[in-house]
Amino acid sequence: MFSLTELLSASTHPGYSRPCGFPALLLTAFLFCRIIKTVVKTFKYFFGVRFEVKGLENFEVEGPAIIVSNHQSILDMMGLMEVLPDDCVQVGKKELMYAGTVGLIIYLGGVIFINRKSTTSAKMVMAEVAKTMAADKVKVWVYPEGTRNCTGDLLPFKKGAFHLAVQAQVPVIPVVYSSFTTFYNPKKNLFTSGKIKVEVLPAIETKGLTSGDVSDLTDRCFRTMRETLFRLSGCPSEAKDSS
Ligand SMILES: CCCCCCCCCCCCCCCCC(=O)SCCNC(=O)CCNC(=O)[C@H](O)C(C)(C)COP(=O)(O)OP(=O)(O)OC[C@H]1O[C@@H](n2cnc3c(N)ncnc32)[C@H](O)[C@@H]1OP(=O)(O)O
Ligand SMILES: CCCCCCCC/C=C\CCCCCCCC(=O)OC[C@@H](O)COP(=O)(O)O
Repeated sequence: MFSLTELLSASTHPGYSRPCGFPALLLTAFLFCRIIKTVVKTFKYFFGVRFEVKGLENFEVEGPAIIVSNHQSILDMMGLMEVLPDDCVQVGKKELMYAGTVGLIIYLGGVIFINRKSTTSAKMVMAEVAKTMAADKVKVWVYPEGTRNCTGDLLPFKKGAFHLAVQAQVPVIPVVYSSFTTFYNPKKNLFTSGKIKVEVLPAIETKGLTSGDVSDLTDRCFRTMRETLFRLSGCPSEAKDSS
């Protein structure tokens, strides 16, 4: 069994896409994350974005957890840093690793890279994480939509995060960011100042659940997060389509 530290360092795991021989220990990752967090948290002042955060106490579960959140755009990286717990790593697409300096920074920041084009490989990486996250006491942040989506609604959720939670028998903590559509739309070259509401929702327990319960768990999280998204965005029943 691999420890997460090994996964984050020089993994030889066939499903793991971290380049061999490049050490990045978990503690280094957490330290790096703190530095990234401090730097990125200053960006909001330049971009005129304000954050209103509620429910941070819901992160205070005992032990590890899977955090799932909606993913609208690169602006999410600012929102991520507003609430990111210190003992948390993110799951990201492996292409980000090759994004020059940013790739190197997020690699050192402990991002677990998955190959979205290969379900088998992504599942293997996540299965290893499931086995080790309890021992390493880390939280893992996953964007269950699997891609950016700035329509004001949620895309159907992929199931990886929920399999991971059930395999590791750890709670799922949903985090919802209000829609950016009123002040940010790259297609329309719209980017003005604005407020983003963030809500950390109560943890959903997975103790005793099996792989047969993953679909229900996914649906339950999806429905809760969608309702919260509409409430935070001020459109209680229907999403606005910004396209
Ligand atoms: C100045 C400084 C500047 C620098 C600053 C830097 C700051 C930033 C630092 C932080 C960086 C953060 C990086 C964030 C990156 C964000 C992203 O990259 S998002 C994109 C990547 N993430 C994801 O894709 C995660 C979500 N996706 C999934 O979970 C998917 O399920 C999948 C694991 C990738 C598999 O994809 P796919 O095959 O398309 O998925 P499904 O349809 O869900 O599943 C098919 C099938 O397989 C079953 N299954 C899925 N996962 C598992 C599993 N782990 N174990 C067992 N089975 C699994 C699933 O149930 C389906 O089967 P079914 O029979 O249909 O149910
Ligand atoms: C014009 C607005 C610019 C705002 C800048 C905000 C602050 C940015 C902070 C750090 C910059 C580096 C971040 C690198 C991480 C990028 C994560 C990301 O958003 O990846 C996309 C990926 O998940 C899904 O990819 P696709 O949508 O499938 O392709």
